[in-house]
Amino acid sequence: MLIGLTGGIGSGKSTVSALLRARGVPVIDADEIGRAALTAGSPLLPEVVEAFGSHILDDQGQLDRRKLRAEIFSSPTRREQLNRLVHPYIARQRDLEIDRLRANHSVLFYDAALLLESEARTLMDAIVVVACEPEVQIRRVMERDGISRQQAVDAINAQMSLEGRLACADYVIDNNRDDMAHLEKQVDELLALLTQQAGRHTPQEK
Ligand SMILES: CC(C)(COP(=O)(O)OP(=O)(O)OC[C@H]1O[C@@H](n2cnc3c(N)ncnc32)[C@H](O)[C@@H]1O)[C@@H](O)C(=O)NCCC(=O)NCCS
Ligand SMILES: Nc1ncnc2c1ncn2[C@@H]1O[C@H](COP(=O)(O)OP(=O)(O)OP(=O)(O)O)[C@@H](O)[C@H]1O
Repeated sequence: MLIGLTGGIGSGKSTVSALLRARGVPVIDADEIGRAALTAGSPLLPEVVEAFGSHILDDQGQLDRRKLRAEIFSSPTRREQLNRLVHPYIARQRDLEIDRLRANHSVLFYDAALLLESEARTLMDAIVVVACEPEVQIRRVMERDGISRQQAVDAINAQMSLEGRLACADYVIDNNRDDMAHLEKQVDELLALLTQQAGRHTPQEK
């Protein structure tokens, strides 16, 4: 089973992914693939620099991720421009990783904030939404990334609403509380259900 894991920025997808991985369940991460796509030396970086300008590079020629992030969250046109350049690469890598992992795992996850807005949605056997109220997202993203409230709000507004996501969910993980034990319990319950559905046991942590 290929399970889509999604949720708004700062909702806790990576935190849930870490809990899944600690339980031996593989997670393909769209953000990780996106980061690899724009490292110095990658063929995509020059295309992004051509589209956005060399001011998005730092003194060492690396992508200044904070700068590019500020640009795409304050301009839908800029965001679509970046998506057009990077999303085909993410999709190709995702499909390669799915093929590689499927051979040995009965349950695997694909973690992507934009899952429900993309074609990837049709590949998933089920959708898990990490649900978090916007105020909690804003607080967590401001703390994690050291950005202003307005930047956090802009990022949330660039994505599907919580209501929109919940309407697509087969399973919801509530991550409004700052309570890791509560989150772990939900992850364990989800895995028990999926393992049962897959008809086989997931690999145990080594
Ligand atoms: C703009 C970039 C350089 C900012 O990098 P940064 O290290 O600050 O953030 P990171 O990549 O960890 O993303 C953090 C979160 O921002 C949100 N986000 C990122 N890109 C987008 C986007 N194009 N549209 C909406 N939300 C986005 C997601 O919730 C994501 O989980 C980077 O996010 C990027 O290259 N984005 C384009 C690729 C993409 O769409 N990635 C998300 C795949 S789901
Ligand atoms: N249950 C929780 N209790 C306390 N802190 C949490 C909890 N869940 C997440 N956090 C914290 O909130 C922040 C956002 O979580 P995380 O990075 O997992 O979100 P995300 O959905 O992966 O974000 P993004 O869309 O930006 O990739 C992190 O600093 C994380 O440590």
